[in-house]
Amino acid sequence: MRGTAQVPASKSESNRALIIRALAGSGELHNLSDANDTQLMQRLLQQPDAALFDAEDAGTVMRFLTAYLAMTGRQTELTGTARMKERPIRVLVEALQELGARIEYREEPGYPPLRLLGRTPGPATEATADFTELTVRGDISSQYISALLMVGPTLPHGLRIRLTGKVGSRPYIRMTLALMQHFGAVCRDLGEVLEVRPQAYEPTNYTVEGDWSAASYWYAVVALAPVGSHLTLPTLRRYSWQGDQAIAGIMAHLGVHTDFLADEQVRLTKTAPGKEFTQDFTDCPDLAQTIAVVAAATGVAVVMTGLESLRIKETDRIAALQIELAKFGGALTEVDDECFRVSAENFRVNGQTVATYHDHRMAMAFAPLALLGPLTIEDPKVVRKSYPQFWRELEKVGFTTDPTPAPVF
Ligand SMILES: O=C(O)C1=C[C@@H](OP(=O)(O)O)[C@@H](O)[C@H](O)C1
Ligand SMILES: C=C(OP(=O)(O)O)C(=O)O
Repeated sequence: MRGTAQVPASKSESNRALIIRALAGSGELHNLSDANDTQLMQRLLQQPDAALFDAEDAGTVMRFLTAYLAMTGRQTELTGTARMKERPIRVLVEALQELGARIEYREEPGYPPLRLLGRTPGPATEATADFTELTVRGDISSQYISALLMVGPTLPHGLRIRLTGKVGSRPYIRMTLALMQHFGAVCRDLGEVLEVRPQAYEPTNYTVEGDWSAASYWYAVVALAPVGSHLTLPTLRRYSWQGDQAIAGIMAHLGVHTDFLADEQVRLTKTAPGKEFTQDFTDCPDLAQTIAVVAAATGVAVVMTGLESLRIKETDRIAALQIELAKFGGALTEVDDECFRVSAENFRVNGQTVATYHDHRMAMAFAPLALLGPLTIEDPKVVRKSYPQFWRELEKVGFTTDPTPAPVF
């Protein structure tokens, strides 16, 4: 295997930059993602007076827009897919209510859809001499915290957030602060306390980096390719704001060496894998599916921790992995509440059909197995959420895809 694969621009960076630019008033954004989550965010921000915002299946759109629309005093409704209506939002709603937003649940308390009824003037919560303070739990989704931080500079006293519980996805919080600072916000990350000064954003330009979560599928491809194989991935930076750059370190255990070349290029080279390792995914939950599949396929015994948030993403990703890995002879076994073990017995790829559960990452995590044998991925269009060109890029490096129903082998 040799070649170059284009990764999309980071949807996490894109969606933050879009919200911050909307608050800043202007600024040029380059290399925005073609992911549906980003295209959707862009469209919705262009219709600020809509009576209904449909965030579809995009967590960042649902959470970031809720904070943005609530704090800019809109009277509107926010909804999403059936799955979005099962993804919790109470922590964010209660924090926004403390800041003076009037928000009601339209169906199930604690879940979308939401009705926004405007905002009482001035925050309802006590402002200290310096900051308006909120205490927010960090163990359900970091997106609530990012959503609150981004509106922080617009509040008369700024915002101080005290985080409680085990904070997951922390690099996404750091990415939010980094982008805010890029747009002139003054913020401090004190670990369990985050502070944002009341100071208007400055219109600024920003070029979005490639998406490291999407890059993980190319790492998987190289991990399953013969020793000596190479792939080059443009638009990825050595000094990234994305926590999923951790894929470079994790994949070293699975036989992929990373070289950071000049001009924002990364070159992946297949080497020999290790035998076993333990990996905590608290900071990088979106990499878990990629690693579970490659570990099972290569027979590397991986112990995975920090998977709590996987149950409330596009699907219950733990259940989905368990069902789909079993079709190949792989297993993801719960050792205890916090710890899962990947194993495999006679792992074989011979024409199985992988269900995708409305989850783009299920499709992309299993697709690289085609290096070991033919397989069918159900509902391939699901990748549009984050990586619409995924199948085309796979074909470019030599995979064959066929949109007809599964042949019998
Ligand atoms: O802020 C973001 O851009 C994201 C944060 C993470 O979610 P959680 O904070 O819910 O873990 C991640 O899984 C998601 O894909 C994108
Ligand atoms: C969890 C994800 O996205 P979101 O929470 O933004 O829907 C993801 O892209 O894997």
